[in-house]
Amino acid sequence: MVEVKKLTKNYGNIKAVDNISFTVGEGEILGFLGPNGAGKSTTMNIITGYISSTSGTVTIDGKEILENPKEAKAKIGYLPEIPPLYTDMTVKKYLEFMFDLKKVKLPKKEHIEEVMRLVRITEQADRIIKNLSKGYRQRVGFAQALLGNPPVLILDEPTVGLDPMQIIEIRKLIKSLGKKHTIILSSHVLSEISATCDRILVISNGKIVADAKTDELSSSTAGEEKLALVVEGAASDIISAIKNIPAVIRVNKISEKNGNSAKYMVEYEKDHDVCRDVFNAMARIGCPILDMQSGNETLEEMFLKLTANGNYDTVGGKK
Ligand SMILES: Nc1ncnc2c1ncn2[C@@H]1O[C@H](COP(=O)(O)OP(=O)(O)OP(=O)(O)O)[C@@H](O)[C@H]1O
Repeated sequence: MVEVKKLTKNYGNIKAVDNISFTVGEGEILGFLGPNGAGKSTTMNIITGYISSTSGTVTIDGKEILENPKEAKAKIGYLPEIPPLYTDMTVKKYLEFMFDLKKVKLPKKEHIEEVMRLVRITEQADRIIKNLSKGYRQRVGFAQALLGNPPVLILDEPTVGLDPMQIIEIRKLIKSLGKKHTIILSSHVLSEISATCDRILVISNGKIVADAKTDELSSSTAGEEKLALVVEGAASDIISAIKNIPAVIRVNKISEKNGNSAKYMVEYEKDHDVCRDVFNAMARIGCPILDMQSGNETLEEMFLKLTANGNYDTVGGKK
């Protein structure tokens, strides 16, 4: 549904985004995670067509954003970090105004009512936006993003500044929207992403440093152990050799390292010691193991290592 290919954005000497590629499938909720200044907003602004890239392409449902900007943009609903609300308008008037601005071609009254129902603000329809709580204002932001039923939703830090109850409500809303939309959500808060997203893409200094399913990255489930490996060689050979080890349940490549090496996470049945088998398997295919760590790394530990630049704390996010 969304395809980003070799995307780069330079601001003078600063490489805000450095040759990143990824795709997001239909109905997937992708979390874009990274510390302050990592390049999340720049990437999202390019995907939405708000700023142009230095090089690379972004295709939304088959439409390239620079070649077919009108068609591509019509497929995206965007919720910026600070939603562009006209706070002197009532919720309904604002949505009518945005409906016209976006030139949505659906039955106006019915569509606005449907969107308000979806984000649960029907009861606030006639209230002036500036008098609403921050949580409700965020829902109005979601409602404008949903106008026109775009298949893709881009949400920039959607729960920033909300209280814990509002955060839970907005997470529920995102999950429910994920059933019908492809969602890309950015956050600098790890718990935010792991609570709502199917897949996590970690960005640091403009580069993707990890791309994996949330449950593959987080600590192992009961009955399984994990082994983190850095191995040099062709990923397909390494993965198939490890998969052949009887006690191995799953193996995933989780990040690229320098040169021809990569990090793999091997999940295996408890009470088996697969280290020796992995060592032998890698020796057989001539792929040197550069690092091997037994035990379960938490998502936080992994994230800190991936983005190791010291300006992050995993509980609150930015320092
Ligand atoms: N308009 C601009 N001019 C110059 N440099 C910029 C501009 N916008 C962003 N940058 C720089 O590009 C890098 C990436 O910024 P970006 O805002 O994309 O990061 P981010 O991950 O979204 O961070 P945050 O969570 O703080 O918004 C940073 O070094 C930032 O200073």
